[in-house]
Amino acid sequence: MACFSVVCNNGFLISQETLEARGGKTRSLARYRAFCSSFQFPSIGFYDCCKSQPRLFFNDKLSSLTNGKCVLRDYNCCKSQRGLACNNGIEPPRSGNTGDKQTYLGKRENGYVRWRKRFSLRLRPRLRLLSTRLKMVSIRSILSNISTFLRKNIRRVFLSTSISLALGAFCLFLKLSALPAPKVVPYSDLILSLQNGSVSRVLLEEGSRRIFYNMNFQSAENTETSHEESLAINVATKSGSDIVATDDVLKASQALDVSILSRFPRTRASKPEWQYSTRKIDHDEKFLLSLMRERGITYSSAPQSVVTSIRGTLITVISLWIPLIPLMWLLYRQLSAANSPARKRQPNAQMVGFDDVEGVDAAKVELMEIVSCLQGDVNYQKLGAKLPRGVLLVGPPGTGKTLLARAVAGEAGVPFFTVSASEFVELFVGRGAARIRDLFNVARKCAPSIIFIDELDAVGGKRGRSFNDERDQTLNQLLTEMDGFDSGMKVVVIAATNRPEALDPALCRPGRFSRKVLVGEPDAEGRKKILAVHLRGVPLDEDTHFICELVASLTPGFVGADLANIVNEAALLAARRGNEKVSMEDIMEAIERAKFGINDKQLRPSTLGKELEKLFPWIPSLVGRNDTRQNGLQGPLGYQTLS
Ligand SMILES: Nc1ncnc2c1ncn2[C@@H]1O[C@H](COP(=O)(O)OP(=O)(O)OP(=O)(O)O)[C@@H](O)[C@H]1O
Repeated sequence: MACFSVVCNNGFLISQETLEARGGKTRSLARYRAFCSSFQFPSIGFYDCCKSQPRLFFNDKLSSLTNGKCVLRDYNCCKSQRGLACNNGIEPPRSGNTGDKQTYLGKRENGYVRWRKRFSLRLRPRLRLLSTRLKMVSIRSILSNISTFLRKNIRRVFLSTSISLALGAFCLFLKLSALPAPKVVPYSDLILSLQNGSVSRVLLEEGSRRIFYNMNFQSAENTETSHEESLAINVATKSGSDIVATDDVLKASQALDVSILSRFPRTRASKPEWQYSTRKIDHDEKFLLSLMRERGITYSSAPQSVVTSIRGTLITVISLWIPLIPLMWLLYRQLSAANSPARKRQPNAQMVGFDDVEGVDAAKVELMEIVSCLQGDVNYQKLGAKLPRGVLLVGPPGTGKTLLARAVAGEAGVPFFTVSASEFVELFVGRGAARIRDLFNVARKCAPSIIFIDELDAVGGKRGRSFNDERDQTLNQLLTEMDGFDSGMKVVVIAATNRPEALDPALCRPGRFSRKVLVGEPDAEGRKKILAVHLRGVPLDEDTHFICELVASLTPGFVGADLANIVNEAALLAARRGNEKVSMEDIMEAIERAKFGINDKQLRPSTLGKELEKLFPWIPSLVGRNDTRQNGLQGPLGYQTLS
């Protein structure tokens, strides 16, 4: 008897197993494989440590043993031949319940060592795992992934790269064009400095309120001191003293607010052309000019430098565009969605055929004729006939109009473009018309082809009834496109609507939707056939024919969608009860639900029961049998609703 352990290559013990024979080992390995794959260890290897050559049992996808993620190891063997196992690159299992030597030693370890073992970061196995993963990564696959991504998203990549480049260039320009800025000071400082006569030059910028000025002193050290001095002088002057003594100056400078002083530059790493700048006060120009003239200060005016004005313009433009970007994005999405051509359905993708549509035989015949014409089976041109340009399927909801159109596409084997008319209703005037144009252009290119417009009344309503100009334009475009086919063009437009009376008369005139096909409610025979279609893949307790007949007789006025829903509901109820097959009880309950809703319990026994009683004489006995139930929730057949 040998004991085997499964050890992942990160050193964790997954499980261990006692195996009796080689056959048992194989079974166990299969289990391990499932176990490992559930832990996302896709491959498992088997080492027989007693042999010099490790033996690999599977995995099919495992190319080499060294890439194996998990190793099944002969535990007993490892215990006795630890050295050999380690030479083979196999780590001993970490678990304590294996009873191996390590665990035994572990019991004798002091608390600190045990604590360290438990809370250690297990760096070694992690690093090993990382290196294994890195080995699996190949540069070629990364490059091919990148190239595939680039090929698929070339437009997006180009757009984002150009935006990033533009932003980068803009930032670089800002950086390069940034001049050493002058110190911004209050206007009063300028006046004080002018009164002291410490200002050497003044520049008034044209077209703005900015004033630049330089002080008399040149050296960096002097700048601060002189300014403090000048301010101190002013303070002293303000206090009424005419003699400016050094002591006064010092006192005054101490009295000066530190914050005022801190406004002035302490260092002059990069010397700006103008030391100070301030903003002009309105209606004070006269005073300023007279002061400067009085003190004999050089002053001039100059326009803004070109770089500064470009910089300013760029900053303004970008800051204006930033809030507009989301709006532009929305607009772009709208326009691009509007430009996308209708979904083109390949004939093979249509799994619906005329066999799947029942109970609407007249409509089927009409449409089958068109399919034959499109396929060229009927030579209608020989007699000078033209292919109808449009077929309008009219009928109550759920009678199978859409299904019929899909069947036409499936049978005709020509490109099929399906679109819902509401997709043409656009926010922007003219977009709906453009979409119609695109759709018909694509269909013409793929001729012979079929266009199916579902819920035509969404755009085909009578014109001039509302102020919706966009909808009228869309309809006009549809009318024009339908006129625009030349007689030889094999493009057929099939449309479906529940409200033919709401359509614009121009749409229904001959030459457009000249053929109107009524897809009405199916009769009992039709319902039976529809049920047979939907019960095709459903396992039933009873005979299908019998069920179809029974359900068809119980569901007058039901359309195809209702019948499909009954079958589906019955299957769901059977699944809820845990049954393997759908029973008559499930079907009856599904009919009840369809007729009266899930919570309408009072109506059921009186109405449906009576109907059943009339149709099938043996049913009352069932009702009687189940009437013994006290809860009052039973159906006519005695089944209980699950609601
Ligand atoms: N004649 C039919 N034969 C088989 N199944 C049908 C039939 N009529 C309807 N069904 C079932 O009902 C579902 C809905 O039908 P469909 O969408 O074609 O109805 P519709 O007439 O286009 O309804 P609406 O006018 O509301 O769009 C179909 O997917 C199909 O499962």
